[in-house]
Amino acid sequence: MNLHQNQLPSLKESINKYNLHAKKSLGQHFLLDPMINQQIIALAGDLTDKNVIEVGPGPGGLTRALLGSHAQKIIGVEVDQRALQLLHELQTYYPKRFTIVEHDALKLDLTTLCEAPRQIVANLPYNIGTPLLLGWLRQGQQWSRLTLMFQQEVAERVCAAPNTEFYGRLSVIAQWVAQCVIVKHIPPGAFTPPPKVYSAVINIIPKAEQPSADLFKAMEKVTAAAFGQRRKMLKGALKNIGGEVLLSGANIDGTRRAETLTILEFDQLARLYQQMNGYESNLPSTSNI
Ligand SMILES: C[S@@+](CC[C@H](N)C(=O)[O-])C[C@H]1O[C@@H](n2cnc3c(N)ncnc32)[C@H](O)[C@@H]1O
Repeated sequence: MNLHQNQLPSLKESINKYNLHAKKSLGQHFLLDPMINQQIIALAGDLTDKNVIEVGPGPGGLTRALLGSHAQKIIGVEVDQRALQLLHELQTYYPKRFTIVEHDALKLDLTTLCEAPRQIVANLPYNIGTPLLLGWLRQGQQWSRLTLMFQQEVAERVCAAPNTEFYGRLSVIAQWVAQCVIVKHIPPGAFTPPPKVYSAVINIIPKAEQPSADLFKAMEKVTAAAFGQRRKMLKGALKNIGGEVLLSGANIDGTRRAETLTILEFDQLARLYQQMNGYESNLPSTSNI
């Protein structure tokens, strides 16, 4: 800590100064408890020499915990003008390590913001958590790890096993390309204002072998068809995308339903779909996925 940092206003003082009350339209539920923010940073693993992007730093509670870690650089991406003013003030205390980017995270390729090794640590805006995650999953090993807070139901969907209530498209795609583990549950009362539901932090670590962009698209197509009509048998649900050939090629009984298929079975269907549609097959073996 340098001399200047001794004069850093407290989180509460900063929030009052910039009159930063939470806006629903921006999915804002602030996490202001320094202990919980420290615990989340600890769950992100060893940040030494890593570049960390925080999506939606807001008032900066999690950001302050990140600034106290050994991360090399911290880059905050935020859209809220009031929060941006507050963050620019915080930045004056950490001019070398902390950068603020004013941008919609959905419209920005975050990998362009810093060199690898890079991680994302974020308490995500509730309304856009899923599309943000899907975009980062497509980027595979560009990321060493994602430590993300979602509404608990979304976190459960990401990590669900076959034949369970929450197993669906997001579970298949996420667990196909990454190891996904819920590492912490956080009650509504920890947030300002409290959301209606529990939240959960997930650690997502991309696997060493990643599908090509074409295979990823094939998986999106197959899972959309299969889970689009999840009550239907697969032979019906996959009819419009050549289900009969796919199912016999993968040796899967067409009377089964999507929620019973393992990730490996979906992987086989996606590869067959990719081959049937003439994509090039420069792919890792299925055994590692
Ligand atoms: C759930 S709040 C978390 C705030 C803060 N990190 C915390 O934990 O207290 C989500 C944050 O994401 C920001 N946000 C909302 N939409 C965004 C977008 N499209 N791109 C970047 N940030 C966004 C909000 O302004 C808000 O600061």
